[in-house]
Amino acid sequence: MGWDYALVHIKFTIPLAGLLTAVLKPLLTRTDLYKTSALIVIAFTSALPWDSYLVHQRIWTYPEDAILGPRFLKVPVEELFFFVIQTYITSMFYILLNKPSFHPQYLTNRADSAPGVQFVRRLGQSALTVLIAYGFYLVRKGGEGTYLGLILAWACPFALLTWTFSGLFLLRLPAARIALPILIPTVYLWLVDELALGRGTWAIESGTKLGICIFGSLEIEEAVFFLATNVLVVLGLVAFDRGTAVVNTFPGLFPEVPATPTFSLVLKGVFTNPSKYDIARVRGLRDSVKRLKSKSRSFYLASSTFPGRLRIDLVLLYSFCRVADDLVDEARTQAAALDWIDKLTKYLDLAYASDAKASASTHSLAGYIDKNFPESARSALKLLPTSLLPKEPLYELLEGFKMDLSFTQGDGRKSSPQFPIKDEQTLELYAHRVASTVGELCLWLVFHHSQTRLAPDQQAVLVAAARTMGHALQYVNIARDIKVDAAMNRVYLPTSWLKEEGPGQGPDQGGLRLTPEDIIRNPDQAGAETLRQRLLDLAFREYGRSRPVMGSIPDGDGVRGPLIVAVESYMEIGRVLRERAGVPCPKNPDRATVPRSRRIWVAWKNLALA
Ligand SMILES: CC(C)=CCC/C(C)=C/CC/C(C)=C/CC/C(C)=C/[C@@H]1[C@@H](COP(=O)(O)OP(=O)(O)O)[C@]1(C)CC/C=C(\C)CC/C=C(\C)CCC=C(C)C
Repeated sequence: MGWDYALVHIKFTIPLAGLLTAVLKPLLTRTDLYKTSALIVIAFTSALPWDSYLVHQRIWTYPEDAILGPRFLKVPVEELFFFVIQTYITSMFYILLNKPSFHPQYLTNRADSAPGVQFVRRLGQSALTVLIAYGFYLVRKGGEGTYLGLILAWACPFALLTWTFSGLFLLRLPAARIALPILIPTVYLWLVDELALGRGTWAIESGTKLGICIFGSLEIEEAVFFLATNVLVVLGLVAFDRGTAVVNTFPGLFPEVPATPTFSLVLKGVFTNPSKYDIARVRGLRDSVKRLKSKSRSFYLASSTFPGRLRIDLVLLYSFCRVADDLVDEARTQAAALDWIDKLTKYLDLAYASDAKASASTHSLAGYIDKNFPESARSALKLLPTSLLPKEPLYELLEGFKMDLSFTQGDGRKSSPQFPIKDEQTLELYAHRVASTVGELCLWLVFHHSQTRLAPDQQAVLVAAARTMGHALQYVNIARDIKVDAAMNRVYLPTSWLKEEGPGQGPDQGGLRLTPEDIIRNPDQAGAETLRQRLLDLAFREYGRSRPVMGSIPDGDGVRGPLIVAVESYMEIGRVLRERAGVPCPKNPDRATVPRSRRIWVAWKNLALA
């Protein structure tokens, strides 16, 4: 009996697994734990007979004085533990690096894939087939190539199977998110192996190996073994993610999906014929997530913490809100902007036509969208999950956009600007329309996807808190954008506050009062900063009223933490603005931003505390 092999775990594998667990714990979803457990079971059951065969054949040996003693099918317990811990470590690296991935956008089929990509998939299949054949050839031949042959003949069929099913999907994923979780643990295990073999913890018998060392005493077979097993783990995880993405993305194929899909459901997803995929929906999701990523870093990061279908629907809701806001905002004339609002209203009328007319209206809705909206906006309108959302907040959101139009009188942006935000009540009404509505809509999606059914009065309390939180976020938004808005002749600071602030710089005010025109002329002046801080105080007051209620969001479905992250990531912009107190951000002088590392910290911390 000896401790050498156990010490390899105590010194090298367990601490790394512990560190990864500590970093990832707040980010791990039930699905993450489920897929890691599934992979461990699969890795264990597939590696055990193979490893046992190697030990029986004395290709691998373990000196008795290097191991604790207990064995199963001749395999020492330390080795059995290796199957588990290696799979766990590689899975954790994969999950960590793939947290931001929005997998539905990578679903694809032959019709949707470029010929070059299909060629690479076939090339991979051919290469793996050749490696399998070569592996069997080496095993049959015996002698020095035996161990390498056994590795290839064992690992490559699994790789071929997963590559065949998931190759096109995998080729769409960002390469680093696949390569790094393979390479980092592989190189780490190579170093561990170098130490272990150097100490004689385990040995490969000399007649069955090529005798080539990659570096030090790391044999080529050991290097290939760790690389191949990590490739298998990552391919397995990719297959799982693809299966999960299929069941979450296509309600038409999978009408009811639990928040954590069962293993059999994921398998159904994996084996669903890709020709059945609704590729138009996938393309719409690609557009939506691209829009979210480019327009809101806070919500993009927050979205990655939401589970399954809820994440998809939130991304779609964001996309709709952004498209609608941009159509109105970017219209060249007020008449054109009003026209967009009319069209969006008609769109909602059609989308919410009564059930009796539903099938006819679905058809006419798509036709209406195609006829009236630009190509770039269509998928956002077609994919909005209206069946899960009440219509009132959506109509009210359009009323909010109308308020934006009252900054311009008449036709053309050149006419003198108007300032509709006269006082704090109007500001609140505006925030209510453009942001409380959004908070409420987010919450209805949460209610829909939640397994926990809330009583109507509990829902009402949460909806009220979401509306209040909408005020807070909108005030932060306005406080951040004073300069950007001024460049568009818009001042959302209440005119009554400006009056209180004085002295202004405008000649017509005689230097006594601050006016919206003064802010447009010089949004960097001290008075604007004072009012920014006043608005932030109001934002944090509303936040303070709403935030404690978030503790009562049921956490059974893993949505409380993500909702808090969404809110806190945005409020962090307000905290940055408070800290900077008017000193412009060096990276973006017009618009304060939260540095990436700080955003990640906010997300991590709030998930840990939720
Ligand atoms: C995680 C995730 C993907 C969330 C999506 C949230 C979502 C649907 C946001 C819509 C954003 C949008 C474009 C709305 C149009 C009107 C508008 C501009 C509103 C302002 C948002 C700012 O977005 P952004 O910074 O991208 O816009 P600009 O660059 O300024 O053009 C708002 C500030 C409103 C945001 C309000 C919310 C997200 C509501 C917050 C409340 C909750 C999440 C509910 C919390 C629950 C409880 C119980 C308190």
